[in-house]
Amino acid sequence: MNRRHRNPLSDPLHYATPQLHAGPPATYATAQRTLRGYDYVIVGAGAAGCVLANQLSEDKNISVLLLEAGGDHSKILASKIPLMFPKLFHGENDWKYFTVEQRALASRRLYWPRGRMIGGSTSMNAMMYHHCSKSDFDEWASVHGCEGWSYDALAPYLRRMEKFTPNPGRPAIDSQHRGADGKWHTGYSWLSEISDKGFVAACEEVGIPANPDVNTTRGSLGVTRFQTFIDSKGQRSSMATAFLSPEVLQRPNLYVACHAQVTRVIFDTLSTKEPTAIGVEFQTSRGGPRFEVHAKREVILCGGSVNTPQTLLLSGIGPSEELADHRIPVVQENDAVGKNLKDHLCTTAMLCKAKSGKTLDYLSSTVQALPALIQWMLFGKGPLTNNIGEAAAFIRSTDYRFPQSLESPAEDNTSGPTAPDLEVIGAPMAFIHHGEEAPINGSNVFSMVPISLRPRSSGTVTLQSRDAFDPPIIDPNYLSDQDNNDLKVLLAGLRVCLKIMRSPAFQKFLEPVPVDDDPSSYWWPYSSSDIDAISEGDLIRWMKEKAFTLYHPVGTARMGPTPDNSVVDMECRVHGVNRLRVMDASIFPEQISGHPTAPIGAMAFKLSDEIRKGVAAEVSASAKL
Ligand SMILES: Cc1cc2nc3c(=O)[nH]c(=O)nc-3n(C[C@H](O)[C@H](O)[C@H](O)COP(=O)(O)OP(=O)(O)OC[C@H]3O[C@@H](n4cnc5c(N)ncnc54)[C@H](O)[C@@H]3O)c2cc1C
Repeated sequence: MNRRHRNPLSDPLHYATPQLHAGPPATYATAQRTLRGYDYVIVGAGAAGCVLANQLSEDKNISVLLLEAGGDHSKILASKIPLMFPKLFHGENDWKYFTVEQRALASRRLYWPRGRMIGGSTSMNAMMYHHCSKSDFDEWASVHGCEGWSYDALAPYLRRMEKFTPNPGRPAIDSQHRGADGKWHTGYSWLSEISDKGFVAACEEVGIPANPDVNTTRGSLGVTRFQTFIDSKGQRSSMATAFLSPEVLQRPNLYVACHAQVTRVIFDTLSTKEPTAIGVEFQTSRGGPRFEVHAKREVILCGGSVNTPQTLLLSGIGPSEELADHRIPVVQENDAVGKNLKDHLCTTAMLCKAKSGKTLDYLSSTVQALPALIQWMLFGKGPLTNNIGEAAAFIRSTDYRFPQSLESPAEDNTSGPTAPDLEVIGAPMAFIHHGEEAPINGSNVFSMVPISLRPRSSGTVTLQSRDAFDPPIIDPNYLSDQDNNDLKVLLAGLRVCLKIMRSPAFQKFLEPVPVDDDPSSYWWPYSSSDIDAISEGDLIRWMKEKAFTLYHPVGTARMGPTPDNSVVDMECRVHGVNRLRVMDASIFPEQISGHPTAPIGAMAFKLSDEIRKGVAAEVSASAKL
């Protein structure tokens, strides 16, 4: 398969086979004879898919087809300019998911953006670079039986992926933990003074120690100026820009196709005892013609925590009752598909009124943003290189006791003593409704957002219908754990924010607002007459009315040793099925205490190494025969 082609491809006739009226082939041999074939067919060009496609196609003898439901990312300005990522929300490059009504959140349906373009969610995310806590991954190995996925196993891949650019103004980075020669650019981007000298200093004033680098084995605890995946030209360094660069896209053995939405995996259930994945079926639009491709070696699902379980279910892998409800023939029963969904929930932003000119809210006006845009276009510098989530404190809720709390304190649900269960992000602008709502009366706003990092509540992704173009039913089941631990953690987060808000370092950047004790007013709780007197009930009601996702769903095809409660084994192979793997956030056995892009990339890198070693061993064995 060495024909010349130009990636990304858009016409399926150039790389796939139209489906016959008779439907997909039933055996491997027929698929091999009748369909266009590739060694590996990867479904989804997101964080994991881009890395796998790059690494597997490094071997010229291996052909790889990467199928992406969305479009080409490379011309999308809002994806390139770091500060503009919220402009991608609700647009054509977003899956625009909504959860079902959340009982604990005033029966609201929560908006879940997910990237639908090459690069997946890494082409629209907030670019916060984070290894998370060592014990998060050690727990995968020791508690969840996922041997081979501890932090020490992943760390070499974190380093191999990364090209870290040090900043002379921030020297406290230990280079032994960081990569210098990888493809993925990380470093420091534009930091606002209110975060640096206000928020970060205030956190230290209230006893949260400074942590100059949250990406070491010491873990995340402390307050940090976030490192980002933004390159030296001030542009987003996504998994697509890093791993599917123009040079990589020229490889003759790599095929990258856009607007190809995989509708199911095709199996051979006749030739072997266990079903064998032999290819995939896809469409370019709802109701459009169907196409097929053959996977000579494997299909690898990388569609993310919402779409991967949907694809598995549509392919007949999942709970038999659910499959029967949708008249989908069972290929392999597995009750864990679509279960164990865990997400990071935020209380919503606590808004503080900042002094004029101290925040980036002015950039929401096109006229006022023009000089910044020119600066970015000419020099790749300036406030547009800000990633919004520019600073954060990682803390343990169990370290705090608040006399105002009626609830008993939260129990420790962290992965270890050096791991957090709470994050407070500091952002130099009003982050309301995912950045959609402009600040009131042109105000300057600093947002503090507490996030529960280690939820006990878990939910599901289930099918709405057997049409792949119908979104699945997403029910994260927020704040549903029996002992209300998740709620208690978030309440502690809010009380910590109230302390930070009062700290002298931060106050220097803020200005007062008229006193208002009505929790439904714009500036509450910043506007309250007595912060210590704010009741638990008011905080809970306020949070339930406004809480939103921090966009980190995981676990819906989780990894584990047995099919009783997991979907894939330690080599990411779907239990009970041949030649089918999953690699994306859905395989996390448990939620990690931070931002997941770097871990997902490292996991995909590790898997690609293992696959390539397997291929090399096969080749040398057959050469000896
Ligand atoms: C708004 C936002 C902000 C975030 N901020 C951060 C951050 O600052 N730092 C951080 O570390 N993480 C952040 N994240 C999370 C991070 O981006 C995701 O966890 C990560 O990208 C998930 O990787 P993935 O490979 O599982 O899926 P994705 O990256 O979402 O990729 C899945 C890909 O598969 C494609 N696909 C799905 N179904 C099909 C199908 N049937 N056929 C073909 N293609 C398909 C999708 O279109 C997509 O391109 C953020 C996420 C969002 C949405």
